[in-house]
Amino acid sequence: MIYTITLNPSIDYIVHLDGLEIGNVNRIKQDFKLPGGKGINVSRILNQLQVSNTALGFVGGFTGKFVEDWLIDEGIQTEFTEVEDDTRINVKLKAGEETEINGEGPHISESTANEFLKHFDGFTEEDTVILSGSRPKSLPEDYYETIIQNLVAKKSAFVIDTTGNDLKNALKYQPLLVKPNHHELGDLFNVELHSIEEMIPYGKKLLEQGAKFAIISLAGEGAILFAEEGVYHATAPKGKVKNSVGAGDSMVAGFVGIYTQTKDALEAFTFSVACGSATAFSDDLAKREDIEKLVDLIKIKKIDGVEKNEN
Ligand SMILES: Nc1ncnc2c1ncn2[C@@H]1O[C@H](COP(=O)(O)OP(=O)(O)O)[C@@H](O)[C@H]1O
Ligand SMILES: O=P(O)(O)OC[C@H]1O[C@](O)(COP(=O)(O)O)[C@@H](O)[C@@H]1O
Repeated sequence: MIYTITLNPSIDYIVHLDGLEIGNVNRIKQDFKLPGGKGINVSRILNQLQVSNTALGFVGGFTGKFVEDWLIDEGIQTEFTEVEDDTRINVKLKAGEETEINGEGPHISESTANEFLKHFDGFTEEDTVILSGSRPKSLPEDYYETIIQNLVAKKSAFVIDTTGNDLKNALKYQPLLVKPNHHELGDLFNVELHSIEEMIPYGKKLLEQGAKFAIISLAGEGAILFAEEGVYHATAPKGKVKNSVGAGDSMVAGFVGIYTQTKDALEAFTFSVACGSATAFSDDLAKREDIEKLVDLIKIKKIDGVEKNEN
């Protein structure tokens, strides 16, 4: 079974405005209230790809119920853990440029956090777990690492899509996939990266430090896949961007959904980019038919071999 974990789900409130004037009354042109949080987005795209999965994480209050009900309506299995505070609402302002205001998330007590770890008691090597998004501040700093240690003990595969130390500390446990965007890759190694050539050595480091695959996403410029066999660039199709929130999560779903079925990394990478772009071209996350239309437009080129790490 594939599981997604969203420690900090959200309602994404997407607001389109002609312009934003700070200090004035601004009128909304169009708005959308959608379930959000990285693992939840992954679950929804996996479902579009007809890959059965279960969403785990912490939800609370009327906002948490909104998220859970939406997933259940779409036919996604959920095993959320209830918390007392409301799930956060993240505001995404689209006024020419995209501005995001992401909430901190609810308080999660120590006993609830410990209770959540019991989920993994029955996991096996048949399971793949996708850990995505930020960690609410009330959870211990090593909470992701604790989850990963539980998964490694059960020989379950895992994917992690987060940032900073949580991502850095996860590499040694050999994730199946990590997917920083190019800004997050630079932040991880404390460098500024301006070109694909400059990114290649840092993408390779992700593999040397333990990841089996790494995808560096480049928004409209496509993405780079780092695999044992080499480094590949995929172009992104051209189209009208409606809402790129969740594009990165869609990539993760596309790769894992196809790779777990075919074990073909390049096919999985193709779907991954198609899923990301199809979401960028949609108001909500992509639908299956949007993804299928883009698959044949993705062009993949090998841009480098990867030298094996001798150590
Ligand atoms: N402007 C765009 N045009 C086409 N595809 C896009 C665009 N923006 C994002 N995408 C697709 O979504 C993927 C992930 O986008 P990116 O913005 O890099 O991720 P994240 O949301 O994690 O920051 C890209 O690799 C690409 O396939
Ligand atoms: O957990 P974080 O890092 O605050 O991110 C949560 C936000 O990221 C999203 O999952 C979108 O992520 P991406 O655009 O990176 O795919 C939103 O749905 C959500 O509001």
